[in-house]
Amino acid sequence: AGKRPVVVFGPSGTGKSTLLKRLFAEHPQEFGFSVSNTTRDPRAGEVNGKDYHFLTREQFLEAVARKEFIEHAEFSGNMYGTTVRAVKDVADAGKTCILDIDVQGVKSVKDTDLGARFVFVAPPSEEELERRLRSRGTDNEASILKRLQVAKGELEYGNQPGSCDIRIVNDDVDSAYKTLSDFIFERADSS
Ligand SMILES: Nc1ncnc2c1ncn2[C@@H]1O[C@H](COP(=O)(O)OP(=O)(O)OP(=O)(O)O)[C@@H](O)[C@H]1O
Repeated sequence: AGKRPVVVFGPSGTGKSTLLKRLFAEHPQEFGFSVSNTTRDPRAGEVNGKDYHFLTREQFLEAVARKEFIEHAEFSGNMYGTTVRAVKDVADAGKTCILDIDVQGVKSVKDTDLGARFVFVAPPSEEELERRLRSRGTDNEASILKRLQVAKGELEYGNQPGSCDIRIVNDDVDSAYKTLSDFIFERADSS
């Protein structure tokens, strides 16, 4: 694989984590996730620069102002985010960085010099997406409805021509995985 980052996006419940877990399991040395930044306190055993880059709120906000972030958000009083630098660090370590981010993040990666490739993972249908979110059993009703609502925007964006380099319908997981790994390793397109 080249060292260009690969951005994977698509509605929640579409199977991104499932596919990426398999990719990491089959190729543990070739891929990496970027190290996130956070303003929360380190937990016991967490190493700065490895688990997270731990920043003060002031440092974090300065980096935001310098437009160093691809995406950032606040959860329960702490800020979290991914910087362009953190993605480049993965390539500098000789690995392909995989980014699993939302559409806002996708747009923002497109405004950087990262040279990323974009994979849109689509559900076979909106009904199947809802079924997967329910059967996953990780979300309450309100969260499922919220994810389905956000999904509409993600589907609309991902289906626009030019939004991604490849669109993978995650119907059968084995064939979706094969399409994904063929794309990532730049094997000849069989379609
Ligand atoms: N091809 C498939 N066929 C049937 N079920 C699938 C398939 N791929 C994934 N699933 C199931 O669908 C559910 C959602 O998958 P997963 O958690 O990987 O989605 P995700 O896109 O990573 O969601 P999120 O963005 O919320 O993390 C899981 O229960 C998973 O086992």
